[in-house]
Amino acid sequence: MMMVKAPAKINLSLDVLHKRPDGFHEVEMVMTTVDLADRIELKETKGTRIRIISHDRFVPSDHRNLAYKAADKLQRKYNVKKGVDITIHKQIPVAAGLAGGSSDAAGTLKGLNELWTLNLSADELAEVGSEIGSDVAFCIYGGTALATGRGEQIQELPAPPKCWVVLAKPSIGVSTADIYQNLKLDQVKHPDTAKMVQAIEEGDYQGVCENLGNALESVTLQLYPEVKQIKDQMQRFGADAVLMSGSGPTVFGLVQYESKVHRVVNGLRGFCDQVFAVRILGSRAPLA
Ligand SMILES: C[C@](O)(CO)[C@H](O)COP(=O)(O)OP(=O)(O)OC[C@H]1O[C@@H](n2ccc(N)nc2=O)[C@H](O)[C@@H]1O
Ligand SMILES: Nc1ncnc2c1ncn2[C@@H]1O[C@H](COP(=O)(O)OP(=O)(O)OP(=O)(O)O)[C@@H](O)[C@H]1O
Repeated sequence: MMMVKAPAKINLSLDVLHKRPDGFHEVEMVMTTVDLADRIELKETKGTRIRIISHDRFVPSDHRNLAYKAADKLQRKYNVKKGVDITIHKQIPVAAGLAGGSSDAAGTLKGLNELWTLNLSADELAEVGSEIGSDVAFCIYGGTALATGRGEQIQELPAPPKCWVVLAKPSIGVSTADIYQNLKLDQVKHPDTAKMVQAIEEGDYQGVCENLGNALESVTLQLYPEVKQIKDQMQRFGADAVLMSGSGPTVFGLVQYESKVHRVVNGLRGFCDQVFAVRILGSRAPLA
């Protein structure tokens, strides 16, 4: 038996450059993991069956689950004659812009690499992962990174300056494909990725706050006005800077001083479904 932690991510910046012939968009994203995590339990079984066990009604327990896809890919690619029961203890809100499913897939790949003694490197696991979803490669490494391509090309960055992150998720789920489909490339407000990278490299908290930006935000805000309300509310209650993560609808606020965190959290309760106060994990964790 084996336990793996699968942390959520936020996008400190997300730029969309153009649409590619394969239908995906070329992106430039600065991503970082936070200490809100799903727990994944992997139990080896006789036979070759892969089974997903989850008590969250929004999480599919069949081949649509990204953790299932991860196990299936690994089993086929490396001709593994073993089965596994995958129990997902869900903490990360689903369809939230926090890469919950992608992180479960990455955690499953890392865990099975051990359980099935495959001895694959992180780069090899990331390559398998990138066939499952654009965020899976990043989730293999965790920490902080600049992600390019369709999100699967990862360059490690140093840990951002320490701070609190307040996450607020309204009671709607958002489909990433929908948001990309509604994006009008000629109207995109591009964040300055280079400045965000520089702020992180210099440990400049103010610079990180000033350069938060997400090209998908205005699309989601237009479709779901409640996201804008949460942004305004978070700002009003004293977050240093506020942005939507990924394709949304989760909004995050950066807060430098612990003394201010409770005020922001309390200001949001009642306004939205789920509120969390977490820390940025900063650097990469070991493989498994
Ligand atoms: C919004 C982000 O979460 C930011 O981290 C990611 O870009 C999305 O990552 P993801 O959920 O792993 O996305 P995927 O499962 O790979 O793709 C879902 C859908 O989003 C669109 N998509 C995704 C990534 C990308 N670079 N361009 C796209 O156009 C495609 O329509 C795709 O069919
Ligand atoms: N292990 C999983 N956990 C949650 N959702 C999953 C999982 N596997 C598949 N899904 C499906 O994927 C959809 C998107 O869920 P997920 O939580 O990964 O979105 P997300 O946080 O927006 O991801 P991203 O930020 O990578 O776009 C869900 O609606 C669900 O049907």
